[in-house]
Parts: sequence; C-alpha cells; structure tokens
Amino acid sequence: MASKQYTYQSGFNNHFSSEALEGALPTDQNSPQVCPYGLYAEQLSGTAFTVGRSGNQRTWFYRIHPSVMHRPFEPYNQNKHELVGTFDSRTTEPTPTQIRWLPFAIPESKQEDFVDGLRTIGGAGDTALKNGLAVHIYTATVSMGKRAFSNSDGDFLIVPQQGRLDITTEFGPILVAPNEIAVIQRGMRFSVSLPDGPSRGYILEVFDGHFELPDLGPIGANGLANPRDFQTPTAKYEHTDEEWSIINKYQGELFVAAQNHSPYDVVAWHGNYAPYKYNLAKFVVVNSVSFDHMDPSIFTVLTCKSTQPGTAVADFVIFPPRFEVQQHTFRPPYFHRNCMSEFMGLICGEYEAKKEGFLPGGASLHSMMTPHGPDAQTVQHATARDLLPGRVADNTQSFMFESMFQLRLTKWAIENKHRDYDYFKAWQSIPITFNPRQI
Ligand SMILES: O=C(O)Cc1cc(O)ccc1O
Ligand SMILES: [Fe+2]
Repeated sequence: MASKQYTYQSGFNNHFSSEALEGALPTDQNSPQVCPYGLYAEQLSGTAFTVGRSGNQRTWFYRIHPSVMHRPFEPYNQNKHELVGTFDSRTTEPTPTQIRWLPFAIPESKQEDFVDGLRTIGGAGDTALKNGLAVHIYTATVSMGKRAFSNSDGDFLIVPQQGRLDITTEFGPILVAPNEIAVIQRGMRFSVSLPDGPSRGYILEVFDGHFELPDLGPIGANGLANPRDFQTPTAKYEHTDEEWSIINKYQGELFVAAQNHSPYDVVAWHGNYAPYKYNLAKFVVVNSVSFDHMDPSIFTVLTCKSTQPGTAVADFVIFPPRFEVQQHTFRPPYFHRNCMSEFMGLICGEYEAKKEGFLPGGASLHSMMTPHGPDAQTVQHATARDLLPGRVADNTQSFMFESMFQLRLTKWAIENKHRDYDYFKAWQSIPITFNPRQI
C-alpha cells in the first residue's frame, strides 16, 4: 500500500478533471447516451441544484457500476452509542467547566478500523436539520479492507495525530500524515488503510455548508493557507467482483449494505466537489511585529461560515511554529472568556499556553464564556522573561475547532478514563501581584 503512487491536482475549489484511462471523460457533455468505454455517468451533488453559481458544487463520475448497485442498507449496530448526530438531553450533557483529556488510548489489543474506532466527543444541533457540528476522535489499529465509509451527515475535516492515513476515495487515493489534514465531504465514499499501524486523530464534522478559505481583508491576496497548496487526488479505479460493505452514517447512526463490486470503480471524473488534503507546514503565518497579542483568527486555515457574517459554524485554527517579536507584551494567549466554543487538540510538541498536561493526542474544551488562559507556569515565565525576538512553537502543532455553537458532550467524553479531573489546578497558583502602592 505505502508504495502506491499519489498524484494530486493543485488548488482550492477548482473545477478539476481527471481520467485514469485516456478518453474516459466525455468531452462535450455530461450525460452522453453511451459514455466512453461503456461507463455510467453519475452526479454527486454537494449543494442543492439551485445554489448560486459561486457556491454551487457537484461532480460527475464516470464509473463501471452506478453506485446504486448494492443490496439494501441495514442497521450496523457495533459502536452505536458512541456516535451521535442529534445533540439533545437524551444523548449528551452540557457542562461549562474547563475540560481536559489526556491522550485517548489506542486499543492496540483490539482490531478496530477507522469506522469502528470513531467516537463522538460532543457537538451541537442535529444532522437531520442540517444545523450544527460534531467533534469526533478516531483510533484505529487495522485497515478497512473491503469496507467503505460514506457520511450523509456532514463534511469531515480529519486531523491525523499519530500514523498516516492512506485514504482510497472515489476520486483517487490520498495519503495524509500528521501535520496534514484531509477534508472528505458528505456523500463521498472512502476507505482508510494504516501504513504505520495504530493511528489516532481528531475529526471536525459540519452538518451544513462546506469549508472555505477565510477572507484575507487588508492582508491582501496572499498569505495564511494559499489555494495552490491544497491537493485533490487523481482518478484511479479497480474493477473487481469482490464483496464489499458500504457503511453509511446517516442521522448519526450507522447502516451497512453489501455489494459485489468495488466502490472505487470511477475511471474518470470532473467537477468542483472533491476531497483534498493540505500540509499545515505550508501555512503562511501573519502576526503582530510590534506589540500586543493578536486574536487567533489570524491562524485560521479553513472556515465553515454561518449565515451571520464573521461568525463561523466552525473555524479550523492552528498554532504554527513562528517567530515572536512583540515588545512590552504578555506574549502567550491572554486570559479570556469567549462567546465561541473552543475545542483544542495537540498534534505534536507543547502548546504555548500550557507547560504541563496538554499532551499530543489529548484535548481540551473551553466552552462558551468559560474563563481560561495560560497556566500558572506559563504566566510566571511570560511576565519575567526577556522579550528578545525568538521562536515560538518550534516542532509543535496544536489546533482549535472554534464554533459559534454551545457544545454538548457525550457520556463517552464526560466519563472517559482519560479525563483529567485536575485540570482546574493549572490556574490555581497564578501569582497575585496586585500592589496599590505601585505606580
Ligand atoms: O484558549 C486558547 O488557548 C486559544 C487561544 C489562543 C490565543 O492566542 C488567543 C485566544 C485563544 O482562545
Ligand atoms: Fe481560548
């Protein structure tokens, strides 16, 4: 698997075309009476037919079998209570307290693939009403083999933390490593293999809309995540009569259907609804070069907009390696209470606001308006240090899923054995230095 060739098309939101056999893409129309090579045309819509031209997304597949050639979907019960698509009092609980989880264990003695290893941490809203989001953790020890996953509920933004993911998609293969992300939108079939063995990562799922690049405003035409650094796969197909299972997440529940051919039989495709990957090391960092701490929105890689301008359903924000040069400034993240929810994870290294306890593969949640900020050790260092220009976050990468929604947590997350009940202690020994006699 790992020796497989991966070729990508570059750009964000482009109209791509790819054919694994020369001449497989019809040249003059989408639906010829008979397609080249006897293929079948099938459209995958990522937006309603009538969405305006600038936001309309769809792809045309030219495939050996129409994907409808499968047996009926039946409930797939395994793992049922650990995936959630409706966040209400029946499924989840709210808590405003600061929460931290130590690294989520990968059950190495258990054979679990990417689908069986999905667990919902929390979320908001409801997939049926196409409003809200979910945050999941995946841990996996085995490849999916002849099982394909397809999510009718939302788009997945996948953040691998340990182990590369070799993702076969209907559009072609994608290899995604820690410090890269992959976005696989709703309805796209994919299978995950694990070239490095046991793997773990985070997933942000949005129930409506799609991820976009943030506007750059006065920054200008370049910077942050540049469109050309996004990579979409190229067509690759297999023609087999083997038994496959299609596992479909629909309204937060899993269903399975059998079919006797590979779902990866797309010989050619064209369109602007396609999965992609992005290497976080390519992010062009912008920050204050004089003084003060900028808001982390300067580190937004992708955003899923709501209908309220500037207020996102979810932003994917990173804290990348960079220079820090601000003078007479408290340089770490400030103390704050935010009208947005902040879920954070760590891919590698150490996060600049926490000296201890926030570890790669772990996570934290600072809910809407819940106070948080740097821990006591970070405060002590930041207030005493020399402010020479320096490096921050070298060899590290942390990220935040920031959302306008209030998240509710699953029982799995709240009662998780890796929950760090001592998290509140991080702030208890912050030195109180108030002196009314000091000018
Ligand atoms: O809470 C956090 O650690 C994330 C964060 C970082 C920062 O630099 C400013 C605000 C913010 O929420
Ligand atoms: Fe914060």
